[in-house]
Amino acid sequence: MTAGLHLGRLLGQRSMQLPFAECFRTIQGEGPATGRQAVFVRLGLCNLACRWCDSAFTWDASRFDLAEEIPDTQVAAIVEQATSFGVPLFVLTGGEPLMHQRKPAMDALLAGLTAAGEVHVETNGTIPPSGSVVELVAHFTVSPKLANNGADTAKRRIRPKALARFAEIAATGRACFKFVATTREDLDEIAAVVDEHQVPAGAVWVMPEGVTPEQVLTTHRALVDGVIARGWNTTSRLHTLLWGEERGR
Ligand SMILES: Nc1nc2[nH]cc(C(=O)O)c2c(=O)[nH]1
Ligand code: SF4
Ligand SMILES: [Mg+2]
Repeated sequence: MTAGLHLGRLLGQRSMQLPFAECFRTIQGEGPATGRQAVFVRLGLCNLACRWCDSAFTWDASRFDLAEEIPDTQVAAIVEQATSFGVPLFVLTGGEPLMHQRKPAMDALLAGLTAAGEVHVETNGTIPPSGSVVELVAHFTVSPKLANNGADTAKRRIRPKALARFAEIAATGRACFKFVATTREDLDEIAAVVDEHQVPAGAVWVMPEGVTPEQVLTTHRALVDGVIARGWNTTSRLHTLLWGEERGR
């Protein structure tokens, strides 16, 4: 059997499926890669339940029909869709994409995408990345959730082992820490997390919370001086400024 045939058969197996929400071409709206052309690949399920989550359709079974929102989908079909745009940057997001990292389907997805470009992962920082994920992923955007998540206990949101691992990766330049802040008090909470887990200041990115351009800008203006004073970085949420809550953007 040729390698191609073998791979084809493997990719056709049911175990080669992932809960898949959507794939779209846009520009990265947050963090250090803001403004870059990217293809977003959004997987289903999350281990947190942020009250302001803008992609609750990927995990909230009480409000959405998950069988419809995140159908189990062959990895080969996801890779085909994602690579069809010809854009060499893939942002794997969710939900919490690392919930799937122990599945062979995840390795297959990362292998398929890295063959066509760079892969970035957006994660909530609660799950330490596996060796093969660290090998295949070019950049992690780690977004630990603060008390403003409004739903999960600190113990669920802040996982010291996972954060320590991501802080190590950040020290090599392959991860940044992105925090969504609502108030100036949130900046003190961010400072505590960052100090405790030894995240380099240069790897910290703060973004204003908000689902409308007006909210994003008002919150950003209230936060920006505190961000500068602490030596951190900041971006707006470009996709919210441009498209509000529109899906697939
Ligand atoms: N344009 C755009 N940029 C983003 N950065 C992070 C996103 C996310 O939902 O994880 C996102 C998103 O949904 N759209
Ligand atoms: S961790 Fe991310 S995907 Fe999960 S509920 Fe919070 S904002 Fe939504
Ligand atoms: Mg989003």
